[in-house]
Amino acid sequence: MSAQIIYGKQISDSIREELKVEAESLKQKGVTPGLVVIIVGADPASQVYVRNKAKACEQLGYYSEVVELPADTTQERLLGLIQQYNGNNAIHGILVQLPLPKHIEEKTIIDAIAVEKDVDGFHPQSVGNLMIGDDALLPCTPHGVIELLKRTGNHPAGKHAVVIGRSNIVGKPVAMLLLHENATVTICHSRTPNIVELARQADILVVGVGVPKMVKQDWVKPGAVVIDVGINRMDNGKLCGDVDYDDVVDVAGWITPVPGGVGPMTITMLMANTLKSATRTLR
Ligand SMILES: Nc1nc(=O)c2c([nH]1)NC[C@@H]1CN(c3ccc(C(=O)N[C@@H](CCC(=O)O)C(=O)O)cc3)C=[N+]21
Repeated sequence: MSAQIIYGKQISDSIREELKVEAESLKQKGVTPGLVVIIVGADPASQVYVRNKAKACEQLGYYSEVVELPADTTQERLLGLIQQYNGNNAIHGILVQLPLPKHIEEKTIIDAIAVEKDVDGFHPQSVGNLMIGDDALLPCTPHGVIELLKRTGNHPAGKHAVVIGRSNIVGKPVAMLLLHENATVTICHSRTPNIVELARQADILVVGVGVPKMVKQDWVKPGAVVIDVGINRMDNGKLCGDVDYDDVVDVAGWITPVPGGVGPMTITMLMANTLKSATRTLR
């Protein structure tokens, strides 16, 4: 028996169709969703992501701007630009591509983004809203994970979800969203002694650690849903996840591939947040 594959790309495409329709009706009301993506320095991987985000905007009929700044841009200059976009009514989402060059303090930059335009969901107030369960702009990758589960009929309610990894952008928020969906949640990390044993108890296993192919067959309960958030570039240039796909595919009930799993959902949830932010300006 082999796992059912969760085709994130397909699910992502169908969500984009929905968003396109909603964006169209918002435009009829006089508001065109607008996103600005700001990138500092010329990291080739980052440039690919930024281009994909701009492409998604174009596909959905959004307005978008891409600002490419040199690597030696000062923090003051970047802060000034964010202030400018905070006050720009054509822009409903501001994304500053991370990581930033070392001389710029990430926290200072994220804090400067207007909460209502924080489409990454990284601002401390967005994080607080998520924790409380208020209607927040949700962080894109964790939100994408929840959508993948729901849209494949794998509703988290009543399930034991085990999250491996505790980062601010994946592990912690995805655990909180799973909790809001009424899962029982266990968070494991590098200092968890019995990590394999805990992983094997999961009905839903979400992995985001940045260690290529860490999760093997013996980590997975037969029939479990395995969501791989890892995107690691190998020496041969190929992408691979934090889950050893070929090893786990025979035991899992469901599994996300890398690429084509969680990745495309991240950009789609960014589009959803931008639309949500734009819609809120009507009220
Ligand atoms: N402020 C900020 N927000 C981000 O959301 C953010 C960021 N900074 N910095 C970089 C990471 C990375 N990221 C990805 C988005 C989509 C794919 C994606 O679509 N991946 C495809 C493959 C793409 C390829 O072939 O390279 C897939 O997994 O199928 C990957 C990675 C967003 N990030």
